[in-house]
Amino acid sequence: MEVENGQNEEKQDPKQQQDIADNPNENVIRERNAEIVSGGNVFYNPVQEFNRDLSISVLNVYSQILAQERLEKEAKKKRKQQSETNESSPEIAPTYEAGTRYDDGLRILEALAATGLRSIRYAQEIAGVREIIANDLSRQAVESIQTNIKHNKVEQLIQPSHADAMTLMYLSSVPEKRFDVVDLDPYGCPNRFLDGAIQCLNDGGLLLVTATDMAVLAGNAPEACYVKYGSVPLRMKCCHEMALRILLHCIEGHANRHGKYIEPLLSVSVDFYIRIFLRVRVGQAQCKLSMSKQSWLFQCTGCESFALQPLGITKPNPTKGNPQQLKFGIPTGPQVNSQCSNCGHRHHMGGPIWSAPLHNLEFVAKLLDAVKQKPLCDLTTQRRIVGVLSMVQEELPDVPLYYTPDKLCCVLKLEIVPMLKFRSALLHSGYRVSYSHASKNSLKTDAPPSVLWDILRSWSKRHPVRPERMIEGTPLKAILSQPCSKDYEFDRLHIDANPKSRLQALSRFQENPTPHWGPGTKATIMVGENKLPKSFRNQNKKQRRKDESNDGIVPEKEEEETEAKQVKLDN
Ligand SMILES: C[S@@+](CC[C@H](N)C(=O)[O-])C[C@H]1O[C@@H](n2cnc3c(N)ncnc32)[C@H](O)[C@@H]1O
Ligand SMILES: [Zn+2]
Repeated sequence: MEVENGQNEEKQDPKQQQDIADNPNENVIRERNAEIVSGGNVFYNPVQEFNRDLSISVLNVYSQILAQERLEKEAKKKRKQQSETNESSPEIAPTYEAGTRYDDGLRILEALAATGLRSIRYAQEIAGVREIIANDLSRQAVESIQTNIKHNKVEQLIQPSHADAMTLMYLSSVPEKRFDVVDLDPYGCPNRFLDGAIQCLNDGGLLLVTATDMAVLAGNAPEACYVKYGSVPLRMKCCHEMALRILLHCIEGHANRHGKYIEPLLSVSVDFYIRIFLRVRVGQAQCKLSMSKQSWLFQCTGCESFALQPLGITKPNPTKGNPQQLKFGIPTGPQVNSQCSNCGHRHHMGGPIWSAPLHNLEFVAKLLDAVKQKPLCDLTTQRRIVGVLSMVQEELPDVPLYYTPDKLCCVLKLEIVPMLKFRSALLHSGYRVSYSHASKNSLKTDAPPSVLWDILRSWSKRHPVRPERMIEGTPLKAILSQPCSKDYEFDRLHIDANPKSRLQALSRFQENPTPHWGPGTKATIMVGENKLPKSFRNQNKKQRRKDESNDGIVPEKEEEETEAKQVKLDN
């Protein structure tokens, strides 16, 4: 491992330096106060500004929480040492300023830093930082990081590092070298970095992970997903939420191997990627609960109804010494019959997936509050952050995955039930509903699939299916041949049918912002509003391939990325 100190200007391509000097406004990427002047062929994706803005918001809130927790721990320790009579006053966490170094601040590792833009923005915009290590395996990237650190005058906070991320993280797993925060933002799949990241985090440390290999996570290649993430995905309309749950399952497995467990703070599916923010904690006892946080997934091959079956269950088993004591067991199953009770078809089985909550709602509330105030309210993508977090807050926390009315109606060849009517029918019948932030058309509900089909049978009375569609052996025939139990109320709008985020028309979903929008092929050559010339574009592509092959990494296939966009657009 080589952690380089100081600047290394000589290694910068002299022609590039000349270009920048001749034309200071050319090839400069600006994001908030950060300026990237590297001029190198290093990865930059402007579409990820939302990702960086959201991460900065999360890290600011996390920094406050950690400071408060440390203070309380100290105070508790002191109180123990002091006599009862000598009560100490309650302590308030210090106020930090962004851009200043604090000895008790966060130690952050950006393991795959490319131009260093993210680290520079972290240095400029996160209050309470001790040190940021901006690491990359590509020499060219590190040279670019060094130039950009100097240009942005953040040398006091960022240390460039030229190393393989895995080696760096393993060497940082000794207590005195551990980090409070590790950010993994790789091309494609993050799996190879997870084990090292888990080991080099302090107890309660924050892990930020991006995955862009959505085609694999969304079920296009189950065999590849199993190899990478240890989980079998199914092709479902809720593929984006399933992707989050597969990645969480994978990270929890890595954590458990080291006597640790995860606590997801926020898990979002955005554009063409997913991003997860979670705390990693130490605790053998808590690890025993992991089995009951994962589930197998059954999906009917006919009507696509799904059911989850937890790998484990817990029951209270209070003892004298521990009233909270639990007993662990294995549930009986399977949750579904060999043939679907709705349409008679057989099932696919997938998973395991993470079936515990995706977010910590207390944290999300703090975050939402913070992004509405200075300085975070000035972030370029603040409106979208508020929109996404508001939807996240409204999601049913205990209902994994979702249906979409268009798919359900498509199975029965019915006119699509408008969302508000569908939601009203469910709510009037006593079920809970919500959207998922991951899809505009999502219908998350605690109603069993049999009720959803019953609602559609009721709907089919007013919008009958053409008789020639009633073909023997189809899910349509099987479902519509059953009697409808009651008339559902579609037309009386339920007061909760239209959630706040929708009523307030918050910016919840992004339209394609650029012509070549995606995980980092053509979009990477956008500089500000302008596209770079073709020569730069080709050079950039070649360099990416070279960097990836130099790193001994099997490059994510271009097709996978294109498919990922397709998956997003299809939904
Ligand atoms: C998607 S880019 C990172 C983008 C950056 N985080 C940002 O926000 O702009 C991925 C980077 O990972 C680097 N990389 C790939 N494999 C690596 C490894 N094993 N160790 C360190 N860096 C690696 C590549 O050189 C590339 O610069
Ligand atoms: Zn079925």
